[in-house]
Amino acid sequence: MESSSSLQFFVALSLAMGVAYLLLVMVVILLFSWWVMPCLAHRKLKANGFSGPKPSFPLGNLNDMKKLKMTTNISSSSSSSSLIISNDIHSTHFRTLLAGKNCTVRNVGPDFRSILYRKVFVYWLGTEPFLYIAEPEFLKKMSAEIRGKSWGKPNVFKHDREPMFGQGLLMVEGEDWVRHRHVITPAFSPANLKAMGSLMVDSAKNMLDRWTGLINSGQPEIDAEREIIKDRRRNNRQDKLRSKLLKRKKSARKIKRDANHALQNQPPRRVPFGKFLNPKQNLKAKTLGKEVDELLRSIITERREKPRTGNKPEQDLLGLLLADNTVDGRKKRALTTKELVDECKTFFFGGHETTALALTWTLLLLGLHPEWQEELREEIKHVVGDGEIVDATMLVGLKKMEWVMNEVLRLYPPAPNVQRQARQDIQVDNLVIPNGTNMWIDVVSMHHDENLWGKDVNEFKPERFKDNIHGGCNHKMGFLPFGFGGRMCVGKNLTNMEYKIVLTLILSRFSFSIP
Ligand code: HEM
Repeated sequence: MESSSSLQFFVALSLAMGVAYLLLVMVVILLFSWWVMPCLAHRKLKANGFSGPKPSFPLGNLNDMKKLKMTTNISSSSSSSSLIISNDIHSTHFRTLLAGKNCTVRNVGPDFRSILYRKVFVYWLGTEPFLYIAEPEFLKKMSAEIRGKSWGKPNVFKHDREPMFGQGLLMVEGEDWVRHRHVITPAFSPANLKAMGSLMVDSAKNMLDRWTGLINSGQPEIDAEREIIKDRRRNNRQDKLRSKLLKRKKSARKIKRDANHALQNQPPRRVPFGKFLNPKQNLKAKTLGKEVDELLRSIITERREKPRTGNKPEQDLLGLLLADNTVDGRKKRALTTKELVDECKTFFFGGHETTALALTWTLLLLGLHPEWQEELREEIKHVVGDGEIVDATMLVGLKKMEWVMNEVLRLYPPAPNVQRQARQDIQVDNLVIPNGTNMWIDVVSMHHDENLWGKDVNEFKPERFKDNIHGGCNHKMGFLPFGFGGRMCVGKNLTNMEYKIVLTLILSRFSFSIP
């Protein structure tokens, strides 16, 4: 009797000790990843001359940034239209975060003494320090020696972005990035893009037919953002041959819409237990990510199995990727089905939304500037004729449209920042960005910097791109709508073509203003 109760005691004691040990290990791990590691990273940055606003645990500078956003919202609600027309979308963010702050800077070369802490500084997203960069010369020197494959993407974002981009080109690093980029780049060659032109024209015409229908039925106002970004459904149900495909496209759009919402509204993981703050949203993001994977996998498998007509691949992106994936019957640097799924997701989330946003902002700005609508209509008449695009090569002649696109991408860059993580120590003059440093390159700030663009920086002036591909910016790296270096956007030419096709068709059929 006595020996069985002492046995029970020992079992309970060892269980309790086991649990206590596990808890202790967990606490040590958490302390290490939320406190010790970030503090070490911060100390290294400080030792190398970088500093910034004081963070608090566990939110870092998130609270300061939230307060700034609230101030922005209040001022926008009191005079919303003037805020939009001013195009000054940067004035309240980081500039205010640093207003009136002073600091002593050590180890700084003469080049960067004046900009450190104003345009290059450390701030904290939760428990993660980031080096904020809004200075093109610093960026140029920092990236001069780094090749595309040697750049990292912040580990801290990888988990959040997995459902959207998987291990697609945007996220992948090292030799894998080289392999992906080699397979993908040819799909975006001018010859292949040209073949995609008719698909784009058909798709845009379907959308515009719907707009015509809406206007003819007495609805003169169209929510352009909704139409272009969220709800581009084609209304051709009579076409029985296409109805099966359409059904699937509809479900793809629905999944995409829901997924965008769920994935972009995930709770922040940069604060301790952030991922547990909204478990429902987390689960939804995961489920939708899986749904998108399955949908794409089924499309890829079907395409792989479908015999090609006349040995020619289908002329859309996936067709081209599948074709480039096999060379002379042998698989050369082939992407696996999982990798293809991830690439399709990357195009799906990274490619569509960005181009659609650029078009939406363009409609807003052209609505505010009818004189530019007229300029572009004249150019279209001259270059394309009645607006019926029969050959995508015609689009090269639409120079003014290109100025407008660049000016829109400058004022409202759809990719407002670019993130990096150093995978080696990076020397910038006599400063060192330590290996492992997260970097946040603020594209919006550089695009709205009066020192780089002049006093009229916030005005819509497409003519600034007339004789200058950098729009007269003082520095070549001050205009970065498509990123920089080896990791520059692979879809740049596709966007250029799609933008011109859609805008040409819109301007040929409609004139518009802001209600
Ligand atoms: C207005 C339209 C677009 C904008 C503003 C834009 C912007 C960007 C930016 C800034 C980057 C660099 C990201 C970084 O360095 O971390 C990038 C990369 C990328 N973009 Fe785009 N993009 C656009 C359209 C597209 C389209 C249409 C596609 C494909 C269908 C696409 C696919 C990609 C991919 C795959 C990468 C990763 C490239 C690499 O890391 O090698 N983008 N884009």
